[in-house]
Amino acid sequence: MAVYTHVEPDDLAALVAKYDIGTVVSCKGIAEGVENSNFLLETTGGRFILTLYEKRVSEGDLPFFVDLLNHLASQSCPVPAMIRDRSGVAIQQISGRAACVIQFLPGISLTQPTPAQCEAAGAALGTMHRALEAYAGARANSMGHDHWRGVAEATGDLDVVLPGLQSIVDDELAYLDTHWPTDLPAHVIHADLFPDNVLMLGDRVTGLIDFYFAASDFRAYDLVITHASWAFSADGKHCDPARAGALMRGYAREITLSDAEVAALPLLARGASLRFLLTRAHDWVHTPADALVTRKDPSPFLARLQRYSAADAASLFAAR
Ligand SMILES: Nc1ncnc2c1ncn2[C@@H]1O[C@H](COP(=O)(O)OP(=O)(O)O)[C@@H](O)[C@H]1O
Ligand SMILES: N[C@@H](CCOP(=O)(O)O)C(=O)O
Repeated sequence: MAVYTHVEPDDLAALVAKYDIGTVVSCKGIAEGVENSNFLLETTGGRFILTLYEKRVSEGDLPFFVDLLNHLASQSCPVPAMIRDRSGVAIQQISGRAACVIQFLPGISLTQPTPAQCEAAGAALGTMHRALEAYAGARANSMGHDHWRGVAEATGDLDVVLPGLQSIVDDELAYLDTHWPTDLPAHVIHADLFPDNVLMLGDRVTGLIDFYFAASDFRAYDLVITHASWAFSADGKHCDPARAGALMRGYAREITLSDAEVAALPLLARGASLRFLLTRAHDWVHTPADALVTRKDPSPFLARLQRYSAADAASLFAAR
């Protein structure tokens, strides 16, 4: 469960009183998620998400996220609105944290998506990318390629997490430093479109959520993050050709990748695997013992890194 910070009932009542959403009926911590503290807030006016922003979300970035979600909603992307209070303020303070009241969207996040659901997710990603091509906002990617070495160093001895991991990461960082592309099509991307950040009803995408890693980066990097998180077995050892092919087919309905992007996909996917391997390893070591959060296992992203490094990795990105 991701609840790092607790909310006192009086503070919550005072916060809700700023809005035209009625009065508090209940407020329960949400089991999913790892980054922020999330609560399902029921009021006499309906159901909302209350998010308190924790370590990896800087308060200074919140206006960017509010603007980004407004932009995507205006382009008919299924994203939740950050609700404004009676004074027009969306970013609040509670329990010593910046916080937002967010529109609740219907749908369920999947753990075992089918090929049809992967196709829908790929198409939703492509639609979102089209909506972002001309978006004027920008944010440096604080979890981008330039920052991975820093995450590795902040973790400490990686061999404590998985035996042998330190030298694998050192070699991979050196390889990616030499080969990382510089001139692929870029705009603001989601950068964390895992299945738990997509709400679906059947084969229909009803919500794209959790934009707190959204930043300016290569659109093909966003695609490989989605590929890595939707198309593999839970242990990360097997890429399912049906799911991967469907995801790529859905995306290709909306976006035609350049030859340079297609050629870069395996390398970008190695980077994406390393990024999540490192942040999971960091959290494995540094998550406070009293946090109500389930730490995520780093090892499935080491397995993905190895799969994407194989000589035939380009075949994993064929649209089928
Ligand atoms: N707008 C929303 N509508 C419905 N459920 C949501 C919404 N935002 C978050 N949730 C629920 O809360 C969970 C955690 O939210 P998320 O933003 O992914 O947290 P974190 O940033 O901590 O990873 C999601 O998996 C989903 O179940
Ligand atoms: N998706 C990342 C961690 C970020 O968690 P999220 O719940 O905000 O998506 C991972 O799985 O490592």
